[in-house]
Amino acid sequence: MTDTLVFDNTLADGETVHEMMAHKGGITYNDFNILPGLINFSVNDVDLTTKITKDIEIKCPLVSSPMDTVTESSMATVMALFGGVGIIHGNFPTAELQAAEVLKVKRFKQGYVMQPYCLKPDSTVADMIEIKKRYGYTGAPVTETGFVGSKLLGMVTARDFDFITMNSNSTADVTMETPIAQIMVPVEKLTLGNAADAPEVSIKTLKKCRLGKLAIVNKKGDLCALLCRSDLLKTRDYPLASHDSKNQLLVGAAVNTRESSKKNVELLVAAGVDIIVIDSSNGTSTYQVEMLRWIKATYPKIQVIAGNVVTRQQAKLLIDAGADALRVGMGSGSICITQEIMAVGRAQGTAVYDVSRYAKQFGIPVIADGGIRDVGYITKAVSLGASVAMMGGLLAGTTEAPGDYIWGPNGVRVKKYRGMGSLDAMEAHASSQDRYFTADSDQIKVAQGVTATMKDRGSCHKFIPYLIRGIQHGLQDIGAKSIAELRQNVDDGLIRFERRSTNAQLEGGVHSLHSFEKRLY
Ligand SMILES: NC(=O)C1=CN([C@@H]2O[C@H](COP(=O)(O)OP(=O)(O)OC[C@H]3O[C@@H](n4cnc5c(N)ncnc54)[C@H](O)[C@@H]3O)[C@@H](O)[C@H]2O)C=CC1
Ligand SMILES: O=c1[nH]c(=O)c2[nH+]cn([C@@H]3O[C@H](COP(=O)(O)O)[C@@H](O)[C@H]3O)c2[nH]1
Ligand SMILES: [K+]
Repeated sequence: MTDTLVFDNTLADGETVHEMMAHKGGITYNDFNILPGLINFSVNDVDLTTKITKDIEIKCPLVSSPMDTVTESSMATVMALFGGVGIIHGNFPTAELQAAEVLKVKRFKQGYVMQPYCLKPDSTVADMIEIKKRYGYTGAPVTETGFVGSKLLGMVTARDFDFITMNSNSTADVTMETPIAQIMVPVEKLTLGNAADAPEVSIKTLKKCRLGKLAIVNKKGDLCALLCRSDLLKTRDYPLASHDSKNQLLVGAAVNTRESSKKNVELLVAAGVDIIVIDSSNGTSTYQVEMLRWIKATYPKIQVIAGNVVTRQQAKLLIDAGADALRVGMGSGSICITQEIMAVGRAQGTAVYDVSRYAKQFGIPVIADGGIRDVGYITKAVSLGASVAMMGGLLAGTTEAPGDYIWGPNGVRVKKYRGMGSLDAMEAHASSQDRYFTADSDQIKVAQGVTATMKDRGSCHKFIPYLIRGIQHGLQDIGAKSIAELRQNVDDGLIRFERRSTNAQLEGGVHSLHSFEKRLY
């Protein structure tokens, strides 16, 4: 491509971001367009490296929200594999369970299943068939308790039961009711992997012995993990993956501002968490500032994202108190009713712009949280100064989001998605109730979110690469080769913006069609 082409800047249409934001009244992502730039590089060359906190750089500007229908270990793992970060939610029955999710991400090794579905000796063939039907696994380890972490007794694989018909009147020796203990291959006859060995050693054993699955046990004979041939065959490289200094995946977790959260922080740090998010709709409270100062004083190496904030005054308070990043957004989320119920909040475009501009002077990155409806919204958030975008709803219908799919109306497969301030989420666990219904509160609940469903979006293994590619195309259209360049040129007024009227918004969407299908990736 020729790089001698240049734009004549005396003809620049639209306005600078600063001019656009100087108009009175808050603006949202939907209120503006970015004007096209000059394409003189390939989409492959667009570099999305950015910062999520002061000290942590990642390769793509994507973060999953700490919500109990969005981020547990599966989501956090896939986010990190593709160069983003997942923030494990804080709505678990106990602090130990939250820390266990962090540990699963930290222990992730390609091909290894750290939490395999297990059976007990008295589970039946029908139970195994159910696992196969539900999750597609053709075999399972048998342990004393039926969970990983207890003594391995054997393995059952499809070969042990595949001749059984679904008819329990079968005259065969083995029926649906036969206990697994009778048909499993007992542990004495199994080739096992050793938990103390490096992954390469176990992979070699699996290949050499031509096994479908290799159970990994510790010195005591307890099951620690399962190495699966099919996963290894699928193994691909993740060149953008977010890693810590020990080459483990990066992961974050959220805590609230109650005294009891200090125990969560302690356990999360012990599990290896890299980032703590202090989760609140209004981050400027004495509770948050105290929590922030305590975490930074007790664990200086842990990066803390404080928030949420939407104004510069709020930003200053938390930056002064030691925040390593700010989470921006109040009421902009898809499930949020904060602006309606509390009458408080701010249009997200303006909030991101104002806070980012202020925080930039101190090298503090901004996480644009809420209202990311599609990939273009991520590009807009970053153009307004955010370093990364945090998504709840956009990721909620994916395979990696917690919860099972259900069939919604009209035969559409959906997953539940709910606000963390919804009654549903508040009532989920004693720990979350403690947040709302303490002795000093009046026991009257005021929900700030709704419960919803999200359409099946398939696996993040397909969806995240689509988002990354979409952002790269966006930056290419804007004429910026990297996020760094985008932000510099926006700041310098070289990248131009234009507000759009309600009619322009309609024109910019799909219109005038009899019907249409929206297939995106
Ligand atoms: N970003 C957004 O627009 C919004 C997000 N949310 C989400 O919903 C969830 C709940 O948010 P919030 O209601 O803001 O939670 P919160 O935990 O900050 O506040 C809940 C209530 O507890 C009080 N509180 C907090 N710490 C306390 C302490 N140490 N001692 C005494 N009282 C204390 C607060 O003042 C408030 O009345 C979070 O996950 C949040 O991210 C909720 C609303 C809006
Ligand atoms: O007003 C609210 N009530 C709630 O119950 C609630 N739960 C989550 N959040 C916030 O919404 C963000 C996710 O928004 P999206 O679905 O638009 O990505 C999240 O990242 C949160 O900031 C809430 N806001
Ligand atoms: K909203």
